Amino acid sequence: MKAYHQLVARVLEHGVKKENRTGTDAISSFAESYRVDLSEGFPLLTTKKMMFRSIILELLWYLRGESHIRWLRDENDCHIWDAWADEEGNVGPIYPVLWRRFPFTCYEEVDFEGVGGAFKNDMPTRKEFDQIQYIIDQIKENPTSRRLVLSAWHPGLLDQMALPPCHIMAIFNITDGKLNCHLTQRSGDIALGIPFNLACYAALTMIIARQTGYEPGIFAHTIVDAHIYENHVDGLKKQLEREPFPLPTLEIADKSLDKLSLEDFTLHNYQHHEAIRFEVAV
Ligand SMILES: Nc1nc(=O)c2c([nH]1)NC[C@@H]1CN(c3ccc(C(=O)N[C@@H](CCC(=O)O)C(=O)O)cc3)CN21
Ligand SMILES: O=c1ccn([C@H]2C[C@H](O)[C@@H](COP(=O)(O)O)O2)c(=O)[nH]1
Repeated sequence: MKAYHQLVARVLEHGVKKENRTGTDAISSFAESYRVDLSEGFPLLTTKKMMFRSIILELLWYLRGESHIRWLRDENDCHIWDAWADEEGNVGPIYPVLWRRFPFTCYEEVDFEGVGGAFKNDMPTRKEFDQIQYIIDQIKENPTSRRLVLSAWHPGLLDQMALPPCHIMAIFNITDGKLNCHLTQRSGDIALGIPFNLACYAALTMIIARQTGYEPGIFAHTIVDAHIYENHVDGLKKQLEREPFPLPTLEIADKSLDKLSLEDFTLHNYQHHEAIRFEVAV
């Protein structure tokens, strides 16, 4: 995929070395962006073998709304989130909770009666907001909406999170009969995280397009701190020398959102170079 190779080349060329909390320094470039057209194929990197299974499992886990990784880790043997979870698998209110059960408080008028007389007062009620369902419903009812926002940033809950979300705001948009998605990411690990995030949101866009009757359009990605960890540089340089294969295609079964499982995602014609091992900075 040209867009990804150009991104890697730009960060290697213009990035500056920065320290960060992981202890492994990284080369960072500010506000990088790229776009891919989803009608040209499913954007899974071909210049290294990608773990398609892990990508889809991570997306299905996001859609489950849980504050733990037990389904991912124990039932599906997928370990990409293990390093951030405690022994019981808890990760706190990160993507799954924020996507499907974003907590908020609303105030409802309650009648109080007592010996001193009756009165009304506003009482706080804790509620949860399903942002994915909202986006699907809004696209059906109001396809010209410019408010199709999926937000994963909740400042009040940061101290309960295993890792503050990195992909923090996706905006969906219908233009010319196609469903587009723009993702803003505050921090992006170019070698490991970005290829996962790109494929994950491409698949999410395809799911939402299917649910609402539109064709998938553009996926556009802005990465505010786009970085390459120093121990990833050699692997990425090797990857840049490889000739990309044509993109695979992804077929998704026509099922309602919450009925989708791994078997409903079929990847066709995935030709790829061999895997490159990158160590994850925790
Ligand atoms: N430093 C860092 N980079 C990330 O990309 C990242 C984090 N931290 N923390 C939270 C999540 C976890 N993510 C991860 C974690 C591990 C892999 C990883 O090891 N990928 C392997 C395949 C592993 C597998 O599927 O079993 C790869 O080669 O892509 C990918 C994304 C993305 N995120
Ligand atoms: O989906 C994800 C999740 C995480 N990352 C990367 C980006 C950074 O390298 C680390 C997070 O560290 P912070 O210090 O919190 O920025 O994880 C990613 O690329 N994609």
